[in-house]
This record gives sequence, C-alpha cells and structure tokens, in this order.
Amino acid sequence: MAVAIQRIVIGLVRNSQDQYLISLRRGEQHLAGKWEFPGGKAEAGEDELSALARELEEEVGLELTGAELMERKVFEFDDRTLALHFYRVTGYRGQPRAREGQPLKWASVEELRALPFPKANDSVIAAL
Ligand SMILES: Nc1nc2c([nH]c(=O)n2[C@@H]2O[C@H](COP(=O)(O)OP(=O)(O)OP(=O)(O)O)[C@@H](O)[C@H]2O)c(=O)[nH]1
Ligand SMILES: [Mg+2]
Repeated sequence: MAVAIQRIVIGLVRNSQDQYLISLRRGEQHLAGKWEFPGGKAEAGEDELSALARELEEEVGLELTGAELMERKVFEFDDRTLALHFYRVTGYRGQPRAREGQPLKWASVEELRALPFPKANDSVIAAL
C-alpha cells in the first residue's frame, strides 16, 4: 500500500530588525541539536495555512494573519522523506514565547547562516 509523504508546514517569521524567529530541536526529536523555524506536521485533511496557523499558536503563541508560500520541496533524509512547505509569514499578532519550553530566539540572516539547521533548510536560508 502506498504511504502518503508527511506534509510539514514551516513559518519564517521576521521582525522589524530583519531577524527571524528560530528554536532549537531537542531531546528525542528528529534532528535534535539543529535549529529550526517554527512549524510541524499537517494533520490529515488539514490545509497548509490552517496547519501553519495552528503550529505557530501551539509552539510560539503567535496568531497568524498572513503568509505566502516561499518554497516547497520533497526532501529525503537518511531515515524519512518529508514534503516541506516553507511560508514567509507576512502578518501576525502577539509576542513570541516558547510555549513548549524550547530555546527560542531572534537571529539575523548572518547568524542563521552560522547555526546548524536541517539540510532541507539550505535553499531557503540561502534565499533570505
Ligand atoms: N519545524 C521545522 N521542522 C523542520 C524544519 N526543517 C526540517 O527539516 N524540519 C523537519 O520537519 C519535521 C517537522 O516536524 P515537527 O517535529 O516539528 O513536528 P510537530 O511540530 O508536529 O511535532 P511533534 O510531532 O513532535 O508533535 C521534523 O522531522 C523536522 O526535522 C524547520 O525549519 N522547522
Ligand atoms: Mg514542530
């Protein structure tokens, strides 16, 4: 039986100083020790923007008011294949907070380029 590739929605949230919101993957998570943009798995039947709004609320307490698709790609990691959907967040309300206790920070593009991210993020980070 064919298994659907897991859809992942990811939000690039930028502040007025051109910094991006990132957090650290930890513990037992896939790719622990890498930094990431907030996001996660879309549920079955959930559209991508709804999934992105839900993930931003759950992980960093932001209310999404606008987003534009930046890049979508299917990426084969050693242990899994994911369909990644990167969105540029064009509007949000609230102040970010680490709702899951994760290290969370704003980072300039220069800082992003010096930090470890999943391989799948390379093209998106290069495009910033
Ligand atoms: N959030 C996020 N995930 C990324 C990025 N880049 C990347 O390869 N991923 C991968 O995409 C998947 C995201 O799923 P997730 O672990 O965040 O899922 P989730 O928030 O629904 O959490 P859960 O399944 O632990 O409840 C992970 O396998 C992660 O390694 C990124 O920039 N942000
Ligand atoms: Mg997540």
